[in-house]
Amino acid sequence: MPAFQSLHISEPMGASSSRLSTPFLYFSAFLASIYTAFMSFFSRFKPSPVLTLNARRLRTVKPLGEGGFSFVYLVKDDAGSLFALKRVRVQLPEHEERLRKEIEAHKLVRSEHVVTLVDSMILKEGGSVVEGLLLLPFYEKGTVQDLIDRTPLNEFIPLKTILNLAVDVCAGLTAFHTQDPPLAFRDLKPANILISAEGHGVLMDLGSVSEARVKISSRREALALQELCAETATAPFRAPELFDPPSNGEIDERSDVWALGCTIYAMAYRNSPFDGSMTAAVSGRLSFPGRDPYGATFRALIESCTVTDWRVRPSISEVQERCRVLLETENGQV
Ligand SMILES: Nc1ncnc2c1ncn2[C@@H]1O[C@H](COP(=O)(O)OP(=O)(O)OP(=O)(O)O)[C@@H](O)[C@H]1O
Repeated sequence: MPAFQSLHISEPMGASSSRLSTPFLYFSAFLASIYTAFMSFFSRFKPSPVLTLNARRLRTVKPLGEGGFSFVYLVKDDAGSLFALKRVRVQLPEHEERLRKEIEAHKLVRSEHVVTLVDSMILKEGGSVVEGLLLLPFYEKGTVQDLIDRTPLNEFIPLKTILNLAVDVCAGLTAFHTQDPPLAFRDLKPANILISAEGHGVLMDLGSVSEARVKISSRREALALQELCAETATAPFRAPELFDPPSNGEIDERSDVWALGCTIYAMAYRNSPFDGSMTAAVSGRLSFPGRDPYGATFRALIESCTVTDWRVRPSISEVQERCRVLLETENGQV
């Protein structure tokens, strides 16, 4: 029986209450209690209107987005400059580790194709970290995922736009891959590429960045890596070696090249070519839509990035070169 029918509504005390208004009063009280519960739950995540980050006073303008680990708000400082403020919730030790890694990665890597960390702060309560605040430049044009979502279903993003963004992403990834020891971005996808006012691609969300070259010498180590990647690398863009790491071998930064191939595919055909299952990634089977304005060389570029054996996958500089050559052909320079 539905809960509503099981409610026995008795006449409230007080002679003045009329029969007609009683159900209405109970219903109002019911709505009010739902509203209170709802508000108290969400107020935990609601930003205070004015927040101080080190020496800056920041006023929240509006929410910008939400990820699995954070809420991002548009904020304004006293001088009227706009920023994106990422508020990272810390509830578990692994959240704190991810937050610290994200801040550390920002400090290590400098590139015009990687978002700059303007400022950061770690908030503690009773000695424990409860939240991280990351202040970032605000990108009004949003992300490549927003660009895909804004493109009407019967239209395609122009090849030049895709290739220019791919060249920028390669430059951003190179900044990680050329660190000593090399770093891997590990969560490349259209939602993690911001678009600058000039239309350039800029990598953001450095929370999954890790040492790229991992030697694995047992099944236990392979499973530990698999588990880590299940939490940090978005499944449809996750390389097969991160889904099913070898029990004896070494993986490297070319897991980002796989994700780049999937990202280029998604810019062209809206979604990753893989559905996020291990079976699909490990098979590496790509299919292209019948209606395809981009041509065979473009499809071959994606195919080269999504070779399942990472040891024969091209490096990021090779992919960047291929994108440049395609772009020159497209611009009629060859
Ligand atoms: N600097 C920025 N300028 C404009 N919008 C931003 C900026 N940074 C983040 N956003 C918006 O906020 C969203 C969430 O940000 P972000 O990906 O960093 O969060 P996350 O919790 O790490 O996400 P995920 O679960 O994908 O790892 C983005 O998809 C984007 O829409």
